[in-house]
Amino acid sequence: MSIDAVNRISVVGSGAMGTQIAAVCALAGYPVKVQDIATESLERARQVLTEQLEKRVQKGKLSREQVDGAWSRLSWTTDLAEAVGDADYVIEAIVEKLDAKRELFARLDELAPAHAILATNSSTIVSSKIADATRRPENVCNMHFFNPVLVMELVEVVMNPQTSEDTADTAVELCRRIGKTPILLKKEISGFVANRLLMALFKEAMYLYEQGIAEFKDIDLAATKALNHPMGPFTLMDFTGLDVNYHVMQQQYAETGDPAMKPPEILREKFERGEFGRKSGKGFYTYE
Ligand SMILES: NC(=O)c1ccc[n+]([C@@H]2O[C@H](COP(=O)([O-])OP(=O)(O)OC[C@H]3O[C@@H](n4cnc5c(N)ncnc54)[C@H](O)[C@@H]3O)[C@@H](O)[C@H]2O)c1
Repeated sequence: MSIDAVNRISVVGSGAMGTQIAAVCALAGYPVKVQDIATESLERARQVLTEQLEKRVQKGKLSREQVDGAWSRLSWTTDLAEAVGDADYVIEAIVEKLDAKRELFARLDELAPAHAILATNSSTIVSSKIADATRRPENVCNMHFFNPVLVMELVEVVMNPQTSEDTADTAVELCRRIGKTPILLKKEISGFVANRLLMALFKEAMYLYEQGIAEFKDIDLAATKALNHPMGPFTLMDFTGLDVNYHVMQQQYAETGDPAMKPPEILREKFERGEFGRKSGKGFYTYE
């Protein structure tokens, strides 16, 4: 299916990601139906999105007309058949659980038109683990947005071995039409590209620190003052949560069995001591 045949988009899951994915699609002019199993989640999504879009109007990043237009194109429901029955493109952003996603994709396959592309926003589950729950694996791919979607420009489109060129082209083109910058991964790999680069930086930073080569604050300075990164790796790990980073590395290690992917000792110790970074008051740095 070509991008010009994409007229209606559905987003399944109205959490942090789904809500903003729906918003960027609606802001770009697409009618978007948002579905969630929980009414409370849909209510909260509308409330949070109202605040987020208002802030962007106040900052001058969006005009009142753009925001009003987006709201007029957004609709919300708990009924999956109603949400995807006439969709050309479905983006799934539900809980990060393989079983739940497989079950959902089997239902999407029954309910959505045969030509519809079914994309998953999963950050860790590659679409080949889900595509075989449908009878259209060639129409299935990953479409990995970054949080917060209204702000972050990159989207990773990842092909599974059965994804058709057509599907990949349309997914990439859709990213452009909604104002994002796509990159195409022609093969699946755990962590995709951006998070693998980040994890490699984190691991090297922790290696240098563990070896006693330099203090962590100085390693942060190397990243900010020589590489022009907005934040050093230790500051960023504290910010995103050492527990989150530990789990990501553990999962990549479990998935690949590659010893190079094993979480560094210093990270394991901090995780076990409950030093999760900014949110717990202490990580590599100490917070008031
Ligand atoms: N949060 C992030 O930073 C981030 C970044 C990139 C990708 N992702 C991925 O996006 C997806 C969603 O993450 P999130 O942070 O928005 O989660 P979230 O917990 O904020 O929202 C998940 C929503 O899915 C709903 N849901 C659960 N099962 C459902 C089902 N069967 N049908 C319909 N709705 C269902 C829940 O009610 C909830 O509203 C995950 O796959 C995650 O890996 C998250």
